[in-house]
Amino acid sequence: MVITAAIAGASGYAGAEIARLLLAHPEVEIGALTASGNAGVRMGDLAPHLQPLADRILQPTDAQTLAGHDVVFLALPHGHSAAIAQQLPDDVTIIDCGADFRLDDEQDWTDYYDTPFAGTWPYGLPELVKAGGGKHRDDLVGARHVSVPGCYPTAVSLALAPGLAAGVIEPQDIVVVAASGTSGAGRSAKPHLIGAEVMGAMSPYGVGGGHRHTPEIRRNLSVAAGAYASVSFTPTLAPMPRGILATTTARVVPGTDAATVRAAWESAYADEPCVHLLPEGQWPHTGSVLGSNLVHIQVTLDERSGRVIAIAAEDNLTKGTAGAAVQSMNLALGLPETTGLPMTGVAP
Ligand SMILES: NC(=O)C1=CN([C@@H]2O[C@H](COP(=O)(O)OP(=O)(O)OC[C@H]3O[C@@H](n4cnc5c(N)ncnc54)[C@H](OP(=O)(O)O)[C@@H]3O)[C@@H](O)[C@H]2O)C=CC1
Ligand SMILES: CC(=O)N[C@@H](CCC(=O)OP(=O)(O)O)C(=O)O
Repeated sequence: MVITAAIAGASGYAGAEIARLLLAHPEVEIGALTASGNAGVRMGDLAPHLQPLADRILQPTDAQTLAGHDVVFLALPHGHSAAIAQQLPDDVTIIDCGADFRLDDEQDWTDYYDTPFAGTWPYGLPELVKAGGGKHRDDLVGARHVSVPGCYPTAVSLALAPGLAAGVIEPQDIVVVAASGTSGAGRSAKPHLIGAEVMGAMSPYGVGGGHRHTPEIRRNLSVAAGAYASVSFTPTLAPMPRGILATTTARVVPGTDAATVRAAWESAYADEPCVHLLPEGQWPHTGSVLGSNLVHIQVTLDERSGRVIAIAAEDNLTKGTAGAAVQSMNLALGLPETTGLPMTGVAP
């Protein structure tokens, strides 16, 4: 059976990355590719690396163009997904890369976003553990609608959740500093992303709890801990096109030794094809996961400070967005989870 998939926002970074992955997917045929201001433009003029799609013309983003496909990927700016989703037929599988359906607490949504709260869809991070057993994968099998995580929450949540679920780290006083490549901000030019401002320099932003991924991270870690998790999150911008390196630290539960800490992460990820706990002593590196649907993680106990340090690396456009979207589609449709996904990186 051939699955037809449309991509709304195919002119953007996330949409084009979904197209790259679907070109290698053995069960999917790419249907409509849509844009906003770029409607009418040749795909090849915007994404020359996607040669098989070069002569496709981007169509307007409306329900009429998107209907008639088995799957619709939405890679639109925040706040635009709900209006489109409610116009699509009930039997269409919708995978939303925006934030619109990620949060379940309406107050969190209104504190960080300026559009009305639209609701909550199953969260497209299959490997994320929950307190008391189970993973988010359980909610994705057969789902009609999926909400793909933000790129930082993927790395941060996967780095910390095993220790919270196993009760080896405290849910209070978690500190996260993460660096992202500039593609995380999307394709449209932004003053802080102009070449001369970003080349050869790093800078923090959204400092002081203001970044909109803070409530998403806090929710994920609270679900893993089974208790309210308090998180200080500071994102930074790094002079590279792709990649996230998230450095997270949390207080170790008194009396827990290094072997017990490591065992928590080993048991959470032993059978996960897309999350690799690296051998002891080896640290994650964004270069090793570029273009892949992998997250590399390492964890250690700093006995002098009484803190566990867990570090994760991912490609923000692949496992951080488009790869998670395709992985979620596979689960939703009952396909093997990693079908069509790149499981090796591009290095150096
Ligand atoms: N970049 C990343 O690492 C990640 C992105 N995401 C999410 O994916 C979504 C897309 O992000 P990204 O690709 O980076 O952003 P881009 O800015 O690169 O692309 C945005 C896309 O949305 C289209 N668009 C813009 N305005 C409208 C509108 N008013 N109505 C309909 N379509 C519109 C654009 O079309 P046109 O080109 O014609 O303007 C383009 O196709 C966002 O919700 C983002 O948060 C999620 C995780 C990570
Ligand atoms: C470098 C950079 O600017 N990154 C983006 C995050 C991109 C992403 O994953 O987030 P959403 O899907 O929630 O937009 C930012 O900090 O806003």
